[in-house]
Order: sequence, then structure tokens, then C-alpha cells
Amino acid sequence: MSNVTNDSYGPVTRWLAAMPKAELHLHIDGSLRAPRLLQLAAKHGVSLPYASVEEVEAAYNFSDLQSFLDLYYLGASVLRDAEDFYFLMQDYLEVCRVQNIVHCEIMVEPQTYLPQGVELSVVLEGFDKAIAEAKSGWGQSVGLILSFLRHLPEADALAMLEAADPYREHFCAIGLASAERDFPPANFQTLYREAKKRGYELTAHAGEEGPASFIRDALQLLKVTRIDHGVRAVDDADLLQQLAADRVPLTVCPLSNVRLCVYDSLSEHRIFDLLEQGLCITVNSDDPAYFGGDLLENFAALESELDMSREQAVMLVRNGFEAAFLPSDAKLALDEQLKDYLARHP
Ligand SMILES: Nc1ncnc2[nH]cnc12
Ligand SMILES: [Zn+2]
Repeated sequence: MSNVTNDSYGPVTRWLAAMPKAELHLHIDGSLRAPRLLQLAAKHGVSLPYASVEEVEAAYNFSDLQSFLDLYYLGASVLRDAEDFYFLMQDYLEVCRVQNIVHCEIMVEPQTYLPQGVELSVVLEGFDKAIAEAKSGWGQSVGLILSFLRHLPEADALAMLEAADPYREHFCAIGLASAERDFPPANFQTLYREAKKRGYELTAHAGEEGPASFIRDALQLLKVTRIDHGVRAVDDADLLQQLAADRVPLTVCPLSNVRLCVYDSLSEHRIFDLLEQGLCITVNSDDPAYFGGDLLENFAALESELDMSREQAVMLVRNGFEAAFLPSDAKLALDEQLKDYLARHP
């Protein structure tokens, strides 16, 4: 895990380290680090083509989203019992504590565990224990997003939505992840209609590898109020205007975009153009175990590669609170925490 006092960070990132922050785009399976992966594989006798942490990490070399997803689903296949899910969640929430991520919204993808015969009740048993400890330990605020796999049929997602009914209160929202290009938002209209009826907030990955039109479709057909990634909006000036006017949040993941070759380098990323145009841009880590950094390292990269200013950093952090799936009084309380920090650390 990162060290918040890392001397190699620039001055803005060092100032951000103790600032209260939110993270809204984090796949819990993407936080499974190589040592834990190997430990759980050994525990369950799962054979992997990697014998050491170095060998696992050498495989973190992706040419696109699919090349990453192949390793990501292999990694998640070692998660088998409630104790595994407890450790997984505990590891990530410890990052939140160290990096002052006071509110996080975490994507849980129960369809991933079904081939191993692991039911949602087992997953949530482990997660609940870790979340309860973090809440009572240091007041951690956590939301879970029930996230569906778009490379599988909508009928499978609908079956999982129903299976999640007894656990409705565990989740604040639904999301849509996995391979984007061949699996457009239009395929999931019934799912989103059903989820809305059940009172879930709605978000979806769109415009990561897929075109800007997928962002439009997610908004119009699925009625999402937030977009995960959304960086391809830069190709559609009218859409940019609409996103800015409606303050539709984009949960942008800078290191992920470079590791998955959405951009050749961070210097090509348009994150600050989007921010200056009035879009509600937030910063997130996506799959930190695989992409070389947690939330703070994403900010550090924006500072070192794109010269992020203090003002830009505060806008990004404030947007994280604005974009959260929380009641308005809870958002106001987070904003007060931020104001207090800024007053004490001008
Ligand atoms: N960056 C990403 N895009 C789509 N699905 C994902 N699942 C985990 N990470 C993802
Ligand atoms: Zn993602």
C-alpha cells in the first residue's frame, strides 16, 4: 500500500494526503493485491500460472480492457469463502483509512463468483464484517454498488438483481462493468428499469473504450445519473455541454486510462479541459492493485504529469462529495469537513 508521507509526491499531493476525500469508482476485485491473491490461491488449492508476487505483477501489462479483464477474473476466482471477502474488504478499507478517503462507493460484482459456486450471502457476510469494523473503528462511510457484467446476457443480470432483493439495503446503486465495445447500454434497459423500480441509484461504465454515443445511451435509455469513466465525451461537443449543464458526474480514473491504453500517456488526458468546462469530474483508482496506485497516486500522477494546481485539486475533491450517492445532509457534512481542513491547512 502507498505511504501517505511519500517524499516523491509533489506539494499539492502532499497537501491532499490528509484532506478528506471520496472515492466513487473502485472495483473491490480490482483491489486484490498479488500477495493476497497468492495466499488465497494456496489456501483453496487454486492453481495459477504464477508462482511469485513478481510473476503476478509482471503480468500487469495490458494492451486494452479485455487483456486486463482476463487477468482480473482469474484473480477473482480465488475468492471462495466469507473470510476471503472479509480480508479483501479489510485491505481496501485500510487504504481508505491511510489515505483519508472518508467516503467510498465500492463496486461488487456477484456474477463473477457464481462459476465457483459462491453465493451473494457469503460475499456479503465477509464484506459486512470488515465494513462494520471500519465504521466503528474510524467512522468510515461506505456505499456498495451492485455491479453487473455486460458480457453476460441481460437475463443473468436480472436473475442476480432478484437474488439481491433480500440484501437490498446493502446497496446504494447498481452499475454496469466489463467489456464495453460489443455490449452497449441498449442491451440493459429492462435491468435498469427494474432497478429503478426498486429504488436503486443508477450508474454505468460508458465511454471508456466505447464511443461517446454510449454515454448518451446510458443517460437516455438507462436513465443513469452518473457515468463511470465517460472520457470519450470529448468527441461530442453537444454532449459535453449537456454533461456540464446537468452536472452529470464522471468518475474518471487517470492511471487506469493509461494502463488500459485509452491514452498513450497521461499528458494526452483531457481531464482538466473537462473540469474547466464545468463538468463534475471526480478522480478514482478503478482497480488499484492492477494499475499502479490508489487514489492518492492518481492525484500524484495528475500533479506530476499535468501540473494539477491546488484549486483544481480542491474542485476534484469537492466534486467527489457532490457526486456521491448520499443524502444531501450527509454530503453537506462531508463538505463541512473539507472546509474545516482547508481553513486549518490554507
Ligand atoms: N476499467 C474497467 N472497465 C470496465 N469494467 C471493469 N471491471 C473492472 N475494471 C473495469
Ligand atoms: Zn471501472
